[in-house]
Amino acid sequence: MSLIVEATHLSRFYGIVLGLNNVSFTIGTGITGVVGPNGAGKTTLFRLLTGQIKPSSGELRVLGGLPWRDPAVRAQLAYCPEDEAVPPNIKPRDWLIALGMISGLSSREAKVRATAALERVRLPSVHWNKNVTAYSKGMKQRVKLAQCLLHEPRLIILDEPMNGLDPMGREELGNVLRELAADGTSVVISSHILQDLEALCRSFILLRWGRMPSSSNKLANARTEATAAATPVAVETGTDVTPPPMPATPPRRWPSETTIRCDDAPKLARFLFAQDLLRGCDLDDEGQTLVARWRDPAAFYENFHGILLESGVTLHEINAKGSALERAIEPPPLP
Ligand SMILES: Nc1ncnc2c1ncn2[C@@H]1O[C@H](COP(=O)(O)OP(=O)(O)OP(=O)(O)O)[C@@H](O)[C@H]1O
Repeated sequence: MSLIVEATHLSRFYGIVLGLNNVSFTIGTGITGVVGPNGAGKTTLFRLLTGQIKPSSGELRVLGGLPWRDPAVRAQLAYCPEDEAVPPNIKPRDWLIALGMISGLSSREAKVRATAALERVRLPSVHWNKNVTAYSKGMKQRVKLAQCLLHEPRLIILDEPMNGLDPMGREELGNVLRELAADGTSVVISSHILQDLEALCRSFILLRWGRMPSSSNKLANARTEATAAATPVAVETGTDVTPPPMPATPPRRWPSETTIRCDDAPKLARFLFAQDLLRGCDLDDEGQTLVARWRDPAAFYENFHGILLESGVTLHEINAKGSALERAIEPPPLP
């Protein structure tokens, strides 16, 4: 895996305010997630990576150079901010062509690249000549991403691109990012929707209060961690399921989402909805997997054995996705 970013003892202070404090990590090719609560330092990290600000101390190399100093490095980067970046009352293809021409492309080349970028983000061509004012949030996100792709960057940094998208929109955007990564574009993405990142990313940078909370203070390959740690209950076949551990003291924080594989996921979903346990759910096409979003996770986990027996389905596997990441960014308990 070639290294795209290398940071060693990297810090950035705003006067006496801590933005990032002594973090060391590497980012390789593929999709890397940046996870952390508000004020954790995600935007500070992105501003450093894109050369908008300089480190206060430590070392940072992006694509082998110093982004705040080297225009050749910045020319290979793209930054997709959280806020809307496309002005109202404009057609997306016109907007992209204009941006290409402002950047020095010929009109012909700008048209070719605008078309390629819109195709890349899978915005159906029937919409290309419509005004973006009439676009859905998901369509606007795609135009913003297309804007990033115009100059064919090696590294794309996306700040909360899933915000405001429905599950289908998040899945579609995730597929676009997977394709980009498969074609060699490195992607760094932040999101508060931890499950989205778990499904998408191979590696994570976990931030809290400007620091990386993992004790080793290095890039956390949390996918492996998450897969290992996010299975709170035994994997069994049949309905004879080992119950989950009893809540510890202080009361345990149960995962808000659980993936359940069984012989009849629609039947299980109907049962759980009838019990008023579900806030929402997703089903796979084969009717074998249910991703359950709990109204009150404790109500499920504390009577887990009985609920699943009563549902009448044959259980294959249960996996509490996202819980490892949720735990990783959780503040430590008070002394
Ligand atoms: N320009 C600035 N001047 C002073 N303090 C700043 C500045 N930018 C960020 N900070 C502070 O640095 C810390 C990290 O902020 P940052 O915006 O990087 O976090 P974040 O993880 O992106 O948060 P959010 O998810 O809310 O956007 C916060 O304490 C913030 O108040």
